[in-house]
Amino acid sequence: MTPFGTRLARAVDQRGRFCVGIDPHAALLQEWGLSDDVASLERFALTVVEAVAPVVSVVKPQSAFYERFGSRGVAVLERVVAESRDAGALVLLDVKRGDIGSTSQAYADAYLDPSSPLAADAITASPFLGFGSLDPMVEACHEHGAGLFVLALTSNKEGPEVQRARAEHGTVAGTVLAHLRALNAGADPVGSFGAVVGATIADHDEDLDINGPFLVPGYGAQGGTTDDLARVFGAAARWALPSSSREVLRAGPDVTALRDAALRGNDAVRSLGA
Ligand SMILES: O=c1ccn([C@@H]2O[C@H](COP(=O)(O)O)[C@@H](O)[C@H]2O)c(=O)[nH]1
Repeated sequence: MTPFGTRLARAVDQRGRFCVGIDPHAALLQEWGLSDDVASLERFALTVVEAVAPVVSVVKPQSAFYERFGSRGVAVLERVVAESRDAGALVLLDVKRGDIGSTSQAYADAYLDPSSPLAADAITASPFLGFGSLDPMVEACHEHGAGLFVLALTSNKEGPEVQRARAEHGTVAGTVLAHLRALNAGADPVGSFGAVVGATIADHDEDLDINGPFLVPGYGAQGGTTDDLARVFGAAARWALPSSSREVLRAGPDVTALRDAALRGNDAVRSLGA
């Protein structure tokens, strides 16, 4: 199986680095003239897939917005994953999972094993039960050519309390980045083990040279700009994937307007780290 990092590098070369979040917020359903029910969830999500999955390299459905409708919402998420992949986009499922190792194995089976109905190309994971608790997910990535994006410096203002706390050898975030660097050592052109680093974070002293990709939320609706991408990532911007949900989704429900918003987003970050 081709490693996720190789597949990502190919997709970014072909389509650009911009990631579109498929987050059916209740407020957005309303803005689109839809009801807050599962039929509207499906209409919203599949309209976004139709508009953006044929043109962007990565889509990022946020699982919570589907889970809130129970099993029927999760069934919509399964279609979002499958139809996005059919349209040529990589699917980074934002589930932020993490637990003791034996339960992490079940998460790996659910999201990273291609035989699962919810299998994605990559998922987000939380390292705060200890990085080693993610080992089953790491193993599944090696086995199935999948990717993992681990929370390091998140875009929300509450993150620094935990992530910038001092650990044995630097900050908590620095420890996460060091684990990712080790996992990606020797990978070419880039490793499959990424970090989540927000566009909105304050200046930092972390070494972002991890030979892996960065999922960069906080770009757009949360206030992150292209200037922030250069400020936060510097030379590491080569593998930064700026991700935007609400700012793009507000262009809907017109499919052409949505696609244009995604293409504009892509153009805005095209030269980053080149
Ligand atoms: O640090 C993080 C990690 C994940 N997210 C997720 O990204 C999107 C952001 O949506 P916008 O509408 O572009 O603000 C959302 O799914 C978050 O759960 C994040 O924002 N920050």
